[in-house]
Amino acid sequence: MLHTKAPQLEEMIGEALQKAHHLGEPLFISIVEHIDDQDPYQFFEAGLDIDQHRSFWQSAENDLTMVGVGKASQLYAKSRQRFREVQSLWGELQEKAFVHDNYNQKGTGMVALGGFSFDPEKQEKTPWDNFSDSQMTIPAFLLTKVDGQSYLTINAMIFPEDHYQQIITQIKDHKHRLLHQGEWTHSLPFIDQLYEMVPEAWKRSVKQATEDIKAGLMEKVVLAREVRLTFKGDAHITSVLKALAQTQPNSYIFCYESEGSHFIGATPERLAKLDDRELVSTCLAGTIPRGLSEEEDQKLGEELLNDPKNRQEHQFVVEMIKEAVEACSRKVEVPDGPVLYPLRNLQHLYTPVKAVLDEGYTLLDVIAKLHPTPALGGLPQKVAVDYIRTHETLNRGWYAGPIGWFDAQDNGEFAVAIRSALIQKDEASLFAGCGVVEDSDPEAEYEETAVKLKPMMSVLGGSEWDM
Ligand SMILES: C=C(O[C@@H]1C=C(C(=O)O)C=C[C@H]1O)C(=O)O
Ligand SMILES: [Mg+2]
Repeated sequence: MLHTKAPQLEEMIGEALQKAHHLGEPLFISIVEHIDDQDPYQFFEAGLDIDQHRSFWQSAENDLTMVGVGKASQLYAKSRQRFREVQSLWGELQEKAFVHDNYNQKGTGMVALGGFSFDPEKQEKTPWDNFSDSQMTIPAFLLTKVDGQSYLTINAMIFPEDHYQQIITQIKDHKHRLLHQGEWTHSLPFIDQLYEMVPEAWKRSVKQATEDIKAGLMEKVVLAREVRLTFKGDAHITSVLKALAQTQPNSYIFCYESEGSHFIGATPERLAKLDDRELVSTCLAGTIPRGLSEEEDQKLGEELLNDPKNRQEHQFVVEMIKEAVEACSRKVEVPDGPVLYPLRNLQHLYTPVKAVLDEGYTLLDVIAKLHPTPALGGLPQKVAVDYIRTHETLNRGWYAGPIGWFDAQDNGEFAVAIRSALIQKDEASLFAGCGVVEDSDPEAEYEETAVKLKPMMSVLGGSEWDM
């Protein structure tokens, strides 16, 4: 990768075109600009006119928001080694990249946003046909809000046969529209029909899993269920996204659009974050609702902290993540016991795992080691994932898979895509799962998943639906 000093868009494209001609192959350019404060939702909305391929990411700490529009390049991988394959494609792309960046802010420049399916071995694709098993996009336009400042990155693949004036005109036109258009009227969808997918059969499958656990097949398995909605008219994604961000603090807000399908959610669960070689992963498992009064809330929190079934669910996750992180890092710190992680509708048991990643490992190496943790798969990992593949009737697709971003300095973050929905025009599928252990009670697990569906339900017009 070559870093250049302060050229204009025209100069950079001119130079890249010349080089591309000379080499007879395409070159990638990335230009970062500091811009006036920009509203991320307006940018997202304006992007709709330019390409039906947008992405949105906001960190749970709310210190980084990124909105991507279009695709300058994409990284796809299908093999069993999909994380490694994506990493090597990323390396290849960087080799042909010219970057102009005077700011060096995180989440700017060459950044890839996207995700991975839960289980690439699952044969069925519907309703996830527009989402491949590994799909990271380097947006053509990327708005980054970090430390109270806004940056715009323009990325483009320049081909030898490209026409200089045409590229410049198009980039300038898109940039202008992205920064100056995008007004919209806030409106959340109205539900027409709600179908809870086979709730009684799902409860029986939880019961069966507890029996299989008692028989020694495995120690924990996470089983998910689905709720389908139809709306009166197409859902307005920008409104849904904004409402999620406003109602779900302490959560990552994400949306990944592919060919007009949207995978959207507000997840509290970090899988791994890498910042200057400092690695943080999170164990999040064990659940109880929030109380209506402060007193009830504290009481429920105490109950969760002291409940053996929930502690066991949690402990499996801690042990697995600790082991996986220890295999590639040093200075691993894991607190002795969990604390509470409060969300709007429920509270979880939470244990952070901190470490310094050893040289030679990348963020994607860590993701490959962790995914799926026993918070989403189970224990032992392979047995649980096979069990899910054969017993779950829904198709998880990207639900419960890693979703996030990385940059050219190997900083980045992935969350686990739960509390999420796949929205296609006037239809949506919502997903929620729960950790089944020996002592799980099907009815209680059903209730737990109902609370986990609430964050998405409430922004999809379903706040009055009591499930
Ligand atoms: C699987 C989900 O959540 C996971 C299961 C939890 C549990 O069973 O206690 C808690 C947090 C998540 O790790 C989901 O929300 O769909
Ligand atoms: Mg649970």
